[in-house]
Amino acid sequence: MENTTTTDTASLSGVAQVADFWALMKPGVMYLVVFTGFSGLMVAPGTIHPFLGIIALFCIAIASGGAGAINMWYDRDIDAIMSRTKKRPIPAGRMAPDVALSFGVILSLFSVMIMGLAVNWTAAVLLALANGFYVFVYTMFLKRRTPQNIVIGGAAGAFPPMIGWAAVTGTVSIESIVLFLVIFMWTPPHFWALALYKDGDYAAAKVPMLPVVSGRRNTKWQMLVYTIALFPVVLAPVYFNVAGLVYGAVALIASSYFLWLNIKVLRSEEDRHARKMFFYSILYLFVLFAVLIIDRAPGIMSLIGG
Ligand code: HEM
Ligand SMILES: CC(C)=CCC/C(C)=C/CC/C(C)=C/COP(=O)(O)OP(=O)(O)O
Repeated sequence: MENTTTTDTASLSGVAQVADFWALMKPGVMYLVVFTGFSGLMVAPGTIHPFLGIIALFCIAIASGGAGAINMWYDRDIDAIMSRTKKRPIPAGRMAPDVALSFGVILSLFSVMIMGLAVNWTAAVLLALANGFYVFVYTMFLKRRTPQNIVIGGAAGAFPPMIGWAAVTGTVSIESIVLFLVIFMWTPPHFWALALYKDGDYAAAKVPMLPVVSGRRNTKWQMLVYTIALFPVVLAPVYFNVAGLVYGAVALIASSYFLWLNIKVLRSEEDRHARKMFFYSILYLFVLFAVLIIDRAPGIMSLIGG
């Protein structure tokens, strides 16, 4: 698809500040990406030197930020159209596109290399896959082609717990795949809740998001399918002994509330319900992975205590 922009070096209205480079990294998303990675690292069997653990999390942050910067470079044309994104550094004219691209590529390569050299190559390959999936599969291939873009592309954001796990164990196992699946199944209701109240933006930018292509009602029903399917998936860590009953209880209650919000979205045309579901989706994922860590805390304490 043609990707053009009016923002070249000659039309820049100002010099990019450090804050603009930070914004390119999509920090809001990055915090949760790093946190889920941290969770994978904490619940994995075995130990990692705390310094290497911090390096691994740093690499996840940098790879995620690098992918975000490349995404903003590629999407600069549609970002300039959508009210939610038009103040970003490139469409606002504060940064030249090629600067953003170079920044993103350097961060991406650097993070994968450091992960491989300092931690292990399994974690590095998974990190490269996450980054590449977001950049090439989601951003460049799926986003402008199909309303199922985020169902498949959502895999990118589901990698971090697997990466954290691999940083400790050097392997991919069924337990870490279960953690991957939690985020994978969570992504469609997370994103479509937002797409419901930003559908005007997506329609204007001609991005085929589900509410634009299939209608709001259909989107709400598809969200419900994932919200219901989340129950067995979020409870699977208990079955696979990655988490205990405290996690199980919290996951059940938190998922029931997520389902309740989805039902409210289904029954009402008011945007405030979709907005509430979107913000709750973020809290929900944070709580799930936080409790996963807390539930493992006694084991972790005994490890520290020898
Ligand atoms: C393909 C998958 C995903 C899509 C399409 C998506 C889409 C979005 C969008 C459009 C926003 C709004 C940002 C804004 O208001 O400018 C957002 C916010 C957010 N997303 Fe997602 N997301 C995805 C996956 C994830 C993942 C995997 C995580 C973390 C594990 C995540 C965490 C967040 C957080 C914390 C926010 C709020 C912070 C912010 O607004 O900057 N998202 N997401
Ligand atoms: C560990 C690692 C390398 C992870 C990278 C994966 C990652 C950051 C996934 C999150 C996906 C995301 C923020 C999508 C936003 O959609 P969009 O780009 O369509 O949103 P926008 O309209 O706000 O630009």
